[in-house]
Amino acid sequence: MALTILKCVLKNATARRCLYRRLYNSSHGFNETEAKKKLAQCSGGSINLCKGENGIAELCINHPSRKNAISGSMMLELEERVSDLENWKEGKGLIVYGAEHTFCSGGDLHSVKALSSPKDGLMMCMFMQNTLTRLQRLPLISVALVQGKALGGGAEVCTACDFRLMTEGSEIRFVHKHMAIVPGWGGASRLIQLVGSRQALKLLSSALGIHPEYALRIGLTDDILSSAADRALEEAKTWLTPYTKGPADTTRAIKKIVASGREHLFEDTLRKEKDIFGTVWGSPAHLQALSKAMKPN
Ligand SMILES: CCCC(=O)SCCNC(=O)CCNC(=O)[C@H](O)C(C)(C)COP(=O)(O)OP(=O)(O)OC[C@H]1O[C@@H](n2cnc3c(N)ncnc32)[C@H](O)[C@@H]1OP(=O)(O)O
Repeated sequence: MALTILKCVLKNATARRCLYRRLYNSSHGFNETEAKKKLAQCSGGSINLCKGENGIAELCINHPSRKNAISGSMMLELEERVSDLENWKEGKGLIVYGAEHTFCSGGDLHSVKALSSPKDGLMMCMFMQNTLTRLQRLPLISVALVQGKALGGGAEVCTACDFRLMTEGSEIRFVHKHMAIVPGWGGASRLIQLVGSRQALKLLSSALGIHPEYALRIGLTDDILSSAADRALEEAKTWLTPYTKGPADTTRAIKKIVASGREHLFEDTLRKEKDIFGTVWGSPAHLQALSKAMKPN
């Protein structure tokens, strides 16, 4: 009995480690402590998290005086909020949005300037890829609510969510080319997965503004929201509801399978699907649903 419990604990710990493992660590020349020290020197703005009792969390990119540009200290806060969400067992959904009805103008140009050496740039790139990959792997169904503009790094952040919802008049734009750079927070790889390599090449090489109708056509947005600016967050929550309805364990297991499928080879995915299936099959929620389904009419 004790051995079975130990095996179960180890299995869950391994599954958690795989899900939340860092893409870059010291073996890739990444020193997280040094990175954090450096990023902390570029301050301004905040990343605010509000976890709802309904299992839906709201993550706000908050730096309105700079159109929600992401400073070094906000990169640190984003990592802390993602850690918090990784440990939130009741969570089912996440909405990422920008303060004052605009998503994010990208990296804070003041921070970008302070980190403009190749060494610092790579350090920031690895830090943000680690964080956004962990955000994408969260066992929560995530939505980026794009109001106003999502530019540069802001466009990259919205690709790390499972879904994107754009409000009328909003715009996603990979402006990197204008800064003579390419995406480095994982946005190019994710864009290719989302829209295919041909469209990604067009969008990155033209730095074209992507308006909601175009985004819908190429599959970059999942819907266009029509409510007034101050009602959009509510509309996004309503949009998310059908996908997060029901027990948290079930929603989380579904998201884990999809997250794993995005990243692993198909055979690995099948094995992973089997492992995750084993965590929900026979659970109290499953048995309750089963007995409900079998009740005679
Ligand atoms: C590191 C990853 C790659 C990157 O993300 S590099 C950064 C890419 N982003 C950009 O180049 C966006 C630059 N900003 C803009 O194009 C425009 O400001 C934007 C967002 C279209 C808004 O235009 P407007 O509505 O006309 O407002 P505005 O220009 O007067 O801006 C208001 C204040 O916000 C500031 N701001 C906007 N984006 C910023 C940024 N990314 N970093 C730092 N500060 C930024 C802007 O300088 C202005 O400040 P101030 O009021 O003049 O003191």
